[in-house]
Amino acid sequence: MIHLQQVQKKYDQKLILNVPEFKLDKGIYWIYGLNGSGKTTFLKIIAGMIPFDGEAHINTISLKKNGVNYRKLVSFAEAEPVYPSYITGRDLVLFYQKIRKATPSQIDRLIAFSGLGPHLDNPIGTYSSGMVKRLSLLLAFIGNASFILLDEPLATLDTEAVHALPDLINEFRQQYGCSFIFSSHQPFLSASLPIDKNFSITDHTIQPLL
Ligand SMILES: Nc1ncnc2c1ncn2[C@@H]1O[C@H](COP(=O)(O)OP(=O)(O)OP(=O)(O)O)[C@@H](O)[C@H]1O
Repeated sequence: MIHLQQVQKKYDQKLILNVPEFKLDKGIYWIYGLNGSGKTTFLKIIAGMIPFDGEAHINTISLKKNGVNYRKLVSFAEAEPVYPSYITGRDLVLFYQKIRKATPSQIDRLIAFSGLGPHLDNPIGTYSSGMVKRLSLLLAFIGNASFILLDEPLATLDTEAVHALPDLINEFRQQYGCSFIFSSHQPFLSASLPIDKNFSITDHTIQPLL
C-alpha cells in the first residue's frame, strides 16, 4: 500500500500539490489531469525522486526514514526519458539487473517486449525517441517493484509496442503481484486494462473520479 500524509510540493513558493491524505492498495490506477496539473510531480513524489513536505510510505516503509528500502519497492518510467548518449542499452539493462537482482528469464522477456535486442549494444545516442521510450519501459519493469509508475507510457510508441504493453502489465501483475499507476492522455491503455480506480488532479489535489 502507498500512504501519503500531509504532502505539499511547491516550486518557487508556488503551490503545485497539496495532498493531506492518500492511500492506495494493490491494483492498477490511472491519473488524469490537464497539462501542468501536477501528474508528473505526483508520480515523482511517490517514486522518491524530488523533495517535498510530508511523508510517504509503501507497505509501512517510510521514504524519509528508510529511503533505500523504500526505493526498492517502487519503479518509475519518465514521460520523456533521457540517458547519456555514449552508454549502450545493454549497459543500463545489466546495471538494473544487478542492482534489482532480476532473473535472466525476466530480462529475456523484457528485451523481447522492447524489440531492442539487435540494438542493445549500440550507444543510446543512436536510438530513435521510440527506442529510448521502449528502453525506459524495459528498465522500469526490471526486478520486483511493488508499484511501477509509468508517466505517459504510450508517448512516442508505435502501435506494436502500444499493443504489447497491456499484455506485459497483466503478466507482471499476475506473476510478480506488481501494482501500476499511469498518467496518460491517451485512452488506449484504460480500454485494454482492468483499471481499479481513476483519479484526477485538479486545484492542486488528487481526487477519485466517480
Ligand atoms: N522543476 C520545476 N521547476 C519549476 N516548476 C516546475 C518544475 N517541474 C514542474 N513544475 C511546474 O509544476 C506544475 C506541474 O507540472 P507537472 O509536470 O507535474 O504537470 P503534468 O500534469 O505532468 O503536465 P503534463 O500533462 O503537461 O505532462 C506545472 O505548473 C509546472 O510548470
